Amino acid sequence: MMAADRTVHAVPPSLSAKVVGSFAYLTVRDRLPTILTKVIDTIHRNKNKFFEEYGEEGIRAEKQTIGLLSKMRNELQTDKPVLELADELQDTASWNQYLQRQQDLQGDQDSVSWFKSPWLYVECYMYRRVQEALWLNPPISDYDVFNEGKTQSFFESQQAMMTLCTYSEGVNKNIEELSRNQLLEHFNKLLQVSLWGNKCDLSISAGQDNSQKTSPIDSLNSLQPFILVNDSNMVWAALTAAQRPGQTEKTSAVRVDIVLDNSGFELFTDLVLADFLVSSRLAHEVHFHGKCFPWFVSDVTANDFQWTIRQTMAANHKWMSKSGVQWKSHLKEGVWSYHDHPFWTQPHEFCDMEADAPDLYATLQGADLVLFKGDLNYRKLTGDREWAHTVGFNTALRGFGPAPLCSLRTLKANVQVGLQPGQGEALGSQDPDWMTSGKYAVIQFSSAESEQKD
Ligand SMILES: O=P(O)(O)OC[C@@]1(O)O[C@H](CO)[C@@H](O)[C@@H]1O
Ligand SMILES: [Mn+2]
Repeated sequence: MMAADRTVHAVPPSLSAKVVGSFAYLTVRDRLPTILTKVIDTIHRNKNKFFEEYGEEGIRAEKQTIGLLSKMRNELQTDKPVLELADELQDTASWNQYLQRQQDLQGDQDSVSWFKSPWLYVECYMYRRVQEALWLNPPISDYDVFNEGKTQSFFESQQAMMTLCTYSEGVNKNIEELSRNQLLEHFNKLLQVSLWGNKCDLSISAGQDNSQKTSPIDSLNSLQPFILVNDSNMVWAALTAAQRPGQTEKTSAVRVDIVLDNSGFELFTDLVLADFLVSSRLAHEVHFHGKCFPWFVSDVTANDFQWTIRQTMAANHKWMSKSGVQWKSHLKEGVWSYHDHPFWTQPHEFCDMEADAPDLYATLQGADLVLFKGDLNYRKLTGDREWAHTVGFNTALRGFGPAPLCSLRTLKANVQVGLQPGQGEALGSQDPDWMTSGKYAVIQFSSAESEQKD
């Protein structure tokens, strides 16, 4: 057992575009305007569709929405103050309170603005302002500006999906006879397939296609060296510990929550993993957590979740359509359930959840294991701050721990903790953009018991 780290870690500053040349700076200066321009183009390209569907009202809405988004793009590019939201959505007050919180933190000498304030805040704010522009312009308020990219990612990953479903069929066929070790082997493979599914995210690529073209199973061995932290054994231990009745006062129903990230191929890998957890009886319930409006270009909404299952059921591939039917049945039986709390589309660091969304925190406390997918969730778990790489994951979580949790993340932002001494430096010397290329990944676990391990 490592000696407990009793160092008191000062909380470092938030990553911010105020650091010229930093990844946050390049994202706010280049990538966010590119994403906004693509959103404007998408809305403009659908002008005729809006006219057919809504007549002149649709044309007016298209024009007004583009006007609001162009105004925001100008505010962003000229570092104007961040503005209060003017819509009447359920989370508007919470967003405007958060703006005030940022202003209080920053002091009055500077307004909260795109290049001066925390990157996590302004990037989340941008996606919420897109929602405001649409909400202010019915009848296109519920138009998903990212839908084309998400569906394209699904259609362009068909081969990989068929491979996965064929693998699943092979596992499920004799799952009753599988030994513990065989179950563990399949668990590790599907956990890593879900991990690498996170490479397929349209925000980092600013919408450029990055669907899964190679076999997700065959490539696992060659990807092993790129997993910088691999706590799979602790994840397995948390899952199997929850199996043994009598160990805790809980009933024997094991529940795994998956905080989803991207739609398309990544969501598909999460559904395959969740199906295995249930068919192997490692879990009896899986709760999925998605976004309540279109977010970070490719994140999963309820429409994406249902659409993906429908598409899989309709696939012209025996094992793929069989998987889709099975998944539909899990939802119907309540073995799987889908949730979309507003907190997931707010800018908060997760250490704020217990105070700012106590209902969600309490929900997660009912899980035996919570899997957090992707980079943005990792940034929120660690507060998107300038931690030293050797600071422990539990330290960076700053008390966030509703249940045993694991981040499955490919690195796409320059925050990474829990590394060995010298590991970050070595990576930096061989691969200058190791933290943002999506080439490297972590399977990083934390539970209350591992508090002393930092
Ligand atoms: O959460 P995901 O989908 O894995 O990645 C989100 C992301 O693409 O968006 C930001 C860059 O714009 C970064 O946090 C990260 O690169
Ligand atoms: Mn995402």
